[in-house]
Amino acid sequence: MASIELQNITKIFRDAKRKRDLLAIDNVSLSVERNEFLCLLGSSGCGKSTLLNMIAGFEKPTEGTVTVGGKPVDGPGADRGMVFQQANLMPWLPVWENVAFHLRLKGWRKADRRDAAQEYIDMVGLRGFENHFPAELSGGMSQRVGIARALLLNPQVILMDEPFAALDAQTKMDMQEELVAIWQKQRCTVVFVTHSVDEALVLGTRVAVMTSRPGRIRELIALDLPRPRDTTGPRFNDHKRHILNLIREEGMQQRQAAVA
Ligand SMILES: Nc1ncnc2c1ncn2[C@@H]1O[C@H](COP(=O)(O)OP(=O)(O)OP(=O)(O)O)[C@@H](O)[C@H]1O
Repeated sequence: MASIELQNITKIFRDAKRKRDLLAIDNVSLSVERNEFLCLLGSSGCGKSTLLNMIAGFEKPTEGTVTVGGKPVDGPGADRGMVFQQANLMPWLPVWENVAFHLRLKGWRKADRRDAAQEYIDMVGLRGFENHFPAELSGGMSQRVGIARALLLNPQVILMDEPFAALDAQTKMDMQEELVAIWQKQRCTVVFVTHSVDEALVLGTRVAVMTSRPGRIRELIALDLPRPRDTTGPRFNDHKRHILNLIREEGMQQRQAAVA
């Protein structure tokens, strides 16, 4: 059974101010297998976050169905962990309390929350920073806390919306490497939104290249590249050239549609 199944998903937003409807996603169907690392790639505004938010249960499709582990999604759930572009940490809580926040909501005792948090703090490389507060962390460290928090409930699926977009190049590379190691260890399914071709090629088992708005899947590309990915190798660059051409074509079509 597929881990995530999107069937004929359409999403229309009502633009109340301009009194018109906006077709954000147009009839997307997609199956994500268990343990896959799917990257959703496309230009700004093509509907990547909207698609991810519908899997997360934050948004409802106008038409179509989303199922995760065979169950229809009708809201957020503990089977799906979410990591955002900004870690959105609670500034008054130390690292370990931020990581274990969901357990606090579930009424776990402090000592049990502290124990449960440690495994994930270690996994994301933050041992020694358990009692630091968010204001004392770098951007990369904050994102590590966000990832540990998403992993804590041991979800089947991790949904990531450009989690490394705000990081410098070196930190981004380190975090990508760590994320792949965590995904290999946890054996979960990851859906990762990015607008970076390189990032998609470094991380994914498959890349779904989206069209410009309205968002559709332009092409699904399986990446049969060994890990760690050699970003200078010929096969990596063949994929890169192909995807860049798709994106260029999309941009041209969008510009032509705008003038017509
Ligand atoms: N809540 C909303 N209400 C109205 N329109 C929305 C809403 N959310 C998204 N949209 C519109 O839907 C389209 C897709 O937005 P979305 O954020 O999914 O794109 P994206 O590909 O994630 O973009 P980016 O890479 O810039 O984050 C955009 O035109 C956006 O303006």
